[in-house]
Amino acid sequence: MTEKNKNWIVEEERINQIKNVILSKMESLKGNTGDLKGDIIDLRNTFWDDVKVNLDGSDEISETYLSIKQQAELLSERERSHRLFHKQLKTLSRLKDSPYFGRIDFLEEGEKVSEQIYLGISSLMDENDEQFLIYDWRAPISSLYYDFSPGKAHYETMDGTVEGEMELKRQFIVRQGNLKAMFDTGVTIGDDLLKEVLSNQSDNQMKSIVATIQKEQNQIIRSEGKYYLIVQGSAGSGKTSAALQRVAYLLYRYRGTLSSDNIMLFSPNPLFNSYVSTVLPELGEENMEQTTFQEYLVNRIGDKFTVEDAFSQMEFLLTSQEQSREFETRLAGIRYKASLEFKDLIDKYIELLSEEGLRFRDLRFKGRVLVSSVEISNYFYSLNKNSSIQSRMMDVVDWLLKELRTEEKKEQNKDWVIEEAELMSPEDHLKIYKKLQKQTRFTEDTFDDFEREQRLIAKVIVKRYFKPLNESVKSLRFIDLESMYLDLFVQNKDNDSATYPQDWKGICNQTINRLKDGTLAFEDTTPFIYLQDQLEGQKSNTMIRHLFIDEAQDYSPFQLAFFKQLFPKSRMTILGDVNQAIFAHSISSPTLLSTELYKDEKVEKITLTQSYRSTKEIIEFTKGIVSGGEEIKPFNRAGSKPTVLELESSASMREVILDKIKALKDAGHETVAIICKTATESEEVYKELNSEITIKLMKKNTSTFDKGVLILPAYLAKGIEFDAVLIWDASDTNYHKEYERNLFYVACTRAMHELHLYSLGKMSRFIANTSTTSYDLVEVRV
Ligand SMILES: Nc1ncnc2c1ncn2[C@@H]1O[C@H](COP(=O)(O)OP(=O)(O)OP(=O)(O)O)[C@@H](O)[C@H]1O
Repeated sequence: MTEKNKNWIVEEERINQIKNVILSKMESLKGNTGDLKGDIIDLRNTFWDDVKVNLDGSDEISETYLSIKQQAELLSERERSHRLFHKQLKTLSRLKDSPYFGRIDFLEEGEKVSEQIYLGISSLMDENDEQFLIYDWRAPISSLYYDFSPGKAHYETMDGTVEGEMELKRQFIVRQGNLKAMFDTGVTIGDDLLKEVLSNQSDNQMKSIVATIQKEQNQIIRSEGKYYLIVQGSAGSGKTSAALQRVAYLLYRYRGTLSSDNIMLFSPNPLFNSYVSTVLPELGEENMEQTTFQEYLVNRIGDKFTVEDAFSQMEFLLTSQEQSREFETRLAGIRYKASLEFKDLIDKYIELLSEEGLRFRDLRFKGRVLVSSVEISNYFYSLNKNSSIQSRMMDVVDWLLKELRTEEKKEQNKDWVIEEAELMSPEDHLKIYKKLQKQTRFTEDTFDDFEREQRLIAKVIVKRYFKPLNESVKSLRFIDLESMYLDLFVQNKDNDSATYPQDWKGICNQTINRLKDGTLAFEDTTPFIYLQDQLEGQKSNTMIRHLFIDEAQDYSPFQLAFFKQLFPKSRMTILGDVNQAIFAHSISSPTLLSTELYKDEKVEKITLTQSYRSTKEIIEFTKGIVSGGEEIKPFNRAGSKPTVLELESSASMREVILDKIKALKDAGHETVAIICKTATESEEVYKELNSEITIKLMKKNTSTFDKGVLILPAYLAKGIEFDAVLIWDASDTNYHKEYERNLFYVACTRAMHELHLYSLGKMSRFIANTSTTSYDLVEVRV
């Protein structure tokens, strides 16, 4: 028997032993959970039987309270244990299928015998709870596996560095509890294994990379100490994958003090949210809070405006007539409003507002002004000018609530209240009667004074009517933010100081027109909320301790300042790729990835240049599209060269694409995406192809996708990948403006195995720097 076969048998034997340990642990847990469930049901059913309720005197009341509290604590303790057992069962059942993926033999300095360390998604102890049979991949010792090849190695622990010699590094593929493959590895984590993983078909859900995390990705996952971790990584370099592994790592490292509720991820679109949502559960962790920045903005702005989203802004820019005055002004406005100069302008405006110019709304009731905007303004500016706007605003709230109480009293004698009381339903009447009884401690016998009853009813009726008014005061809706944001442009538009951008007046006029129309453009959303927070008091979220921002190249310096203010207690992991900056404000401008924005703060920057998603051929082709692309290193996985087809009519483009889709499906590719430039183009192409094949059109609010043929605009494909990508009309007419270059790059880099570009006429200039040997050019003249 060869050495290889012997090793195989030994490992297979061990897997079987581990499976038996897992099964026996599962059995005993199942018994415990069953007993606990019974206990919980019994406790719930007999909760009140075991509580002694006696409300005769204060001692009896406190005894009753104690008895209820004890009973509730007992129940909640049982429920907690039940949840824990349930979680352990789930983890064990996952381990049963695939107990571990790696093994290292490590001889610690000073020791005589090396330790065999098996790594899995969770740790497992032997039956006596003495020895680790499996180590959690996040344990300190496990980092040896990701950071070193056999030879000298070390890892960090709380007590310092542990040095030693790695004698063996082995990888396993175990499926349904059976050993399928085993590799002893050298320099990197199993090229063979990685190659196998990467050559699989794409999925509509992202997968965990736990078994094949690369050294530089491990650095991202385990980075500690710095407040901001910035990751610049080329397309497909595993930024999102590493970020999700990092969430799981942090939850493990800080278990007990950090939970998934303390972590938040800002992602680029709803589709991406669902795409990545299975990774953490696969690792046995709960998902963190996940949202898009757009969702956050819309929630904050509420019904104050019709809010334009980032994608509509993009669609406007991509479909507008270039060089039109409107276009140029809008573009200049977008860029300026993303900058810290604009934030400074708002800050100066706020200083001014401290002295004069705040705008308020009348407080009205049934069409009558109770407190006018002028009265509110006078009251505000009568307060001590040394107090901040926010604290004076709080005083205004107190004053207004007092005014409302006075008005409320006056209102009780009005005719409408008497009419309302007469129309009151018997149920309502009874409710009020009971409430009054409770409030006044009257008994039925003494409550015989009709007039007093009427007065009390009137009080309740008016109170009900005033409730929304009181609430609107408490939530500061008397501040007229919309007018103040408008004023910012009205007051400054004729100012021609050098600090303003070119065509400032045009920018102001465009903004004023939109605001008067009730629309808030995307570029105005963050500044508007910033202004709101400065005047009303910041709505900071101190719950969030770690914020992840993916596609960080899409966020502006203004937005960074906003995030810092919004999440004051949060560390941030900021991931993106400068070459994928597709929004007008982020192209050739500083973004969240620019370290110079962080000044004296603690920042760590990691750059990833190895790309894993696409075949070597696709990377060789796409790296020529962007500047600095020569730095991008392909992973050594071979495939066919991308093809570039120049066609003469859209009818022939349609025909060749249909043929290609058929060929791709026959070759076993399950997800084929036709990527267009805009949503408008996607819809047109969808109409053309829909009668011929089953195809799904993806829109900005699409939140899931199934395998099959999909059609979507490039900006919605961000962060996602497909087996094969077909670029619809990659012609120079369609893609030639410099700010479309990155969009073109995003579209092409979504392909894992095959990439085909179709162009009506001459191909886009963006492939001019791509080596002509990296693709096959075909001219189709039909
Ligand atoms: N260490 C790894 N092991 C296995 N697969 C990996 C690894 N790193 C990345 N991948 C795979 O490469 C692909 C791209 O990864 P991911 O989406 O995380 O990259 P990204 O840098 O966020 O890409 P983009 O910026 O283009 O959206 C995914 O299929 C991912 O599973």
